[in-house]
Amino acid sequence: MGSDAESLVHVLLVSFPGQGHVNPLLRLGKRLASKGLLVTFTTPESIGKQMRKASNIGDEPAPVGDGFIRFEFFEDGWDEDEPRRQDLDQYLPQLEKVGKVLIPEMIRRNAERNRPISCLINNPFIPWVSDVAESLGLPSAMLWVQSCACFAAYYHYYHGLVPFPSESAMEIDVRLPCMPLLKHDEVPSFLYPTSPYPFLRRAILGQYKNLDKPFCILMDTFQELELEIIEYMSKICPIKTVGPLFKNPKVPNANVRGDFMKADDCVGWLDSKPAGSVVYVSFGSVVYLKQDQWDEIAYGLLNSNVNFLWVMKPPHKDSGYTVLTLPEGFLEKAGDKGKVVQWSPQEQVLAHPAVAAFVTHCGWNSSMEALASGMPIIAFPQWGDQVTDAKYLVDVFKVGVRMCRGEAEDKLITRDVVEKCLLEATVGEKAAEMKRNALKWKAAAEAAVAEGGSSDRNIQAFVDEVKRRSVEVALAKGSKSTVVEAPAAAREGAATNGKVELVSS
Ligand SMILES: O=c1c(-c2ccc(O)cc2)coc2cc(O[C@@H]3O[C@H](CO)[C@@H](O)[C@H](O)[C@H]3O)cc(O)c12
Ligand SMILES: O=c1ccn([C@@H]2O[C@H](COP(=O)(O)OP(=O)(O)O)[C@@H](O)[C@H]2O)c(=O)[nH]1
Repeated sequence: MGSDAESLVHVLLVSFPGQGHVNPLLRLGKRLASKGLLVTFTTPESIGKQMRKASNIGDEPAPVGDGFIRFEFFEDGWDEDEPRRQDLDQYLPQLEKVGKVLIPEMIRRNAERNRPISCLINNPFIPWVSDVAESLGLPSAMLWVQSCACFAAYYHYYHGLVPFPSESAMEIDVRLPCMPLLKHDEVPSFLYPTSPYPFLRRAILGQYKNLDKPFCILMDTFQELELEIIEYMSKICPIKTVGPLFKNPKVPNANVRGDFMKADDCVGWLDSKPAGSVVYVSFGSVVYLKQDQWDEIAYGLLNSNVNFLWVMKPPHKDSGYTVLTLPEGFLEKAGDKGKVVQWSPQEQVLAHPAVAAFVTHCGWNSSMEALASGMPIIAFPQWGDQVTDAKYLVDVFKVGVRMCRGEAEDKLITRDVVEKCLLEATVGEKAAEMKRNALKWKAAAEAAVAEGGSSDRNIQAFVDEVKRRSVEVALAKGSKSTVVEAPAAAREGAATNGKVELVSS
């Protein structure tokens, strides 16, 4: 590694191996690197292998702005085709067991190679990363990858601060401070007593046990988007909003990507379509619909006569989902009006002028990407935070129409409803109003990440704090020699190039 990278303050990002977790943490990594840090990104090798195959991740640190980003993966201790990986109740304890050994080893190895790590950052589902940091005397931070509203909902549930739906009172509405009233089915659905995913409830709430350990909770949202709840929760937790992370004004660095699958080429096809004529349909990386629902969406698309780009990702072989099929003759009937792909370059698709609206499951990444791209949405939430995100997108941010209320409703959304929603979001006054609102959020998002904007200031403050703490860490460890950038005040008086060499005996 070049000596340039070695002289930088080094942070280690540890990600849970899910697409919706890797994307925001990697984007944060790029942002931190662009501000002059050396960033190492790690996640289990099973996903590392897919990432290397899908994107061009090299062995050398990639320069990003003033810093660098590099990758190191770790073995999760299971065979390549171990089916237990699909069961989080088994996989999360396994990750914790091996991670608590391998992450400290990775940290030691890096110190030996003259790039000591000064801070660990994790995302939800792997809260033990802050225990590792604590045991090594290192500071840690956490990147929350959902909305602040959901963070607040889980927080109030975990601490029993307000009543939530329970077996004895299933259909109660939930009133949380600084938030609109949430109907029972607008609360993050893992919290329903009847949720079929209790393991995801345990996974997400696991972070709250350890919430006092990270010195900072970074969030992929922005102040102006969730103003009141961010202000409220900031009084309780050390929150810093840094989103939308995928908008990096200074360093696009498109070649460092974390896709698990290579995106199919669809931009050429979009280029051939008139402006505002295509509906983009994608349910993210983990949601799978039932075959009868898939058929209704297919006919809704055909009947509405819109152009469409539809993502149909193959399910994981051990997931228990059967491969969805399209109705007979569907592709022929659609002709050049429709394109079906396995995985899309979503950021590019949402930024494309041909795209008019986005049928989405309302995962938080997709929601933020849509908002920041000025893209109206058609909400098709299924579970978890998606149902809460849909409520906000439709009723609070006013950029979307609602196509369903979530999986718990157990209702087939018919082709007529699909068609009606597609048209509502693409033609007429309602569509125009949603587009105007979406463009307002796009501008607000751009302002938040632009130099001096709320998220940019928070990122800068975080980087400064990491640098400050790295000096303390180096002193406490009595390390050989650590070069750090001096805080601005010290820099002014120092006749150096902004670097101070700390040598402790
Ligand atoms: O990858 C997973 C796995 C998983 C299981 C086995 C395994 O070996 C590896 C991974 C399980 O649940 C998930 C749930 C998720 O919810 C998604 O999480 C996002 C970020 O929290 C939200 O924004 C979205 O709305 C929500 O759909 C996202 C995910 O990426 C996953
Ligand atoms: O065809 C696709 C579908 C999704 N994504 C990306 O995958 C992530 C999905 O995250 P989200 O929180 O929306 O949903 P999850 O997959 O976690 O349910 C987002 O960053 C999308 O841009 C993509 O690049 N191509």
